[in-house]
Amino acid sequence: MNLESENTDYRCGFVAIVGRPNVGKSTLMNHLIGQKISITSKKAQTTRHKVTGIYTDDTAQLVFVDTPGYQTYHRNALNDRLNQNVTEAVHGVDVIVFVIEALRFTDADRTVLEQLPKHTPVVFVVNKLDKAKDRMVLAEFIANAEKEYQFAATEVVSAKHGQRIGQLIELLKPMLPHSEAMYPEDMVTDKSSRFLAMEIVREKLFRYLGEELPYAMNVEVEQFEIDPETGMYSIYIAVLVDRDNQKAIVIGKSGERLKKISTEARVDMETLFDAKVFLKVWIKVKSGWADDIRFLNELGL
Ligand SMILES: Nc1nc2c(ncn2[C@@H]2O[C@H](COP(=O)(O)OP(=O)(O)OP(=O)(O)O)[C@@H](O)[C@H]2O)c(=O)[nH]1
Repeated sequence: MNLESENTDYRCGFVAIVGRPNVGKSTLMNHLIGQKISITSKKAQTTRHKVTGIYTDDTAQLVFVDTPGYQTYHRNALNDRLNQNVTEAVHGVDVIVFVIEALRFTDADRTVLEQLPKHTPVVFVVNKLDKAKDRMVLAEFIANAEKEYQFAATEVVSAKHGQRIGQLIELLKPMLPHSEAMYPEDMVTDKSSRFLAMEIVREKLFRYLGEELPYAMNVEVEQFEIDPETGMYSIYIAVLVDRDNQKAIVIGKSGERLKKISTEARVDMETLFDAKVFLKVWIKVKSGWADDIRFLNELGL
């Protein structure tokens, strides 16, 4: 792969993926960065962006920045803070990928759209293509959505089934500035592994709790160690909830739900880190913490 500086056609830039909860942003991100993923939470020298994933090939490098999910349902201090972080995170990126679900353009989607900076190109990505069997209906849906906002381009994908992801990458490339690659091809740091471990648990919680998901919930890595002899990971993760009854919901009947969440998270981590993982996930009740600004500061949110 040629990432040398004499390759003047090379492009590199920051991309933010935004959208209301559940439209498939994480799934899309996973497919975009694919298996040759090099993840880092190291900040680029010149920006404040937190980087979550990097796609690199021999013509471009797409650096995806972390945008905490837009929360459009529940208002409390945590969500306000998260939204503020999103607004900050998308400022200064080269392209914004705005994701929605096929055939569903809701007020929550519009709320996200309204908060985007006006001068950054926004690519309209219609996900869950597999759910839109009727192509005529889909075309009409897209045409209507395009009337609402000046999108730079539109692409339809199925993140879950990995459909048209390559096309989306090709669409994004010319929107990035001419620049050398900012990151080496295979950068993985300890910090990013911690972050990823947390994200994996978060993803399982979302998946298994569905509608029952407590809106005041956070995930924290309490301990993260790699045994230098055996290469085995020991990871302790706490899930913070607001009330006792929420703790019971997360744990599930005779602990079944928490067991499923932990097991699946461990298997995913073993694949990602390519190592044996000991994972312990437990639930902590911290009453009223979602409204406790000082506590949020402590969490670095
Ligand atoms: N049918 C279908 N389902 C999908 C597709 N992409 C994602 N999903 C599902 O949609 C759900 C939400 O996906 P996520 O990737 O967690 O969504 P998200 O936007 O990151 O959600 P938040 O983290 O809440 O902001 C999951 O159950 C996915 O499996 C798709 O292309 N087709």
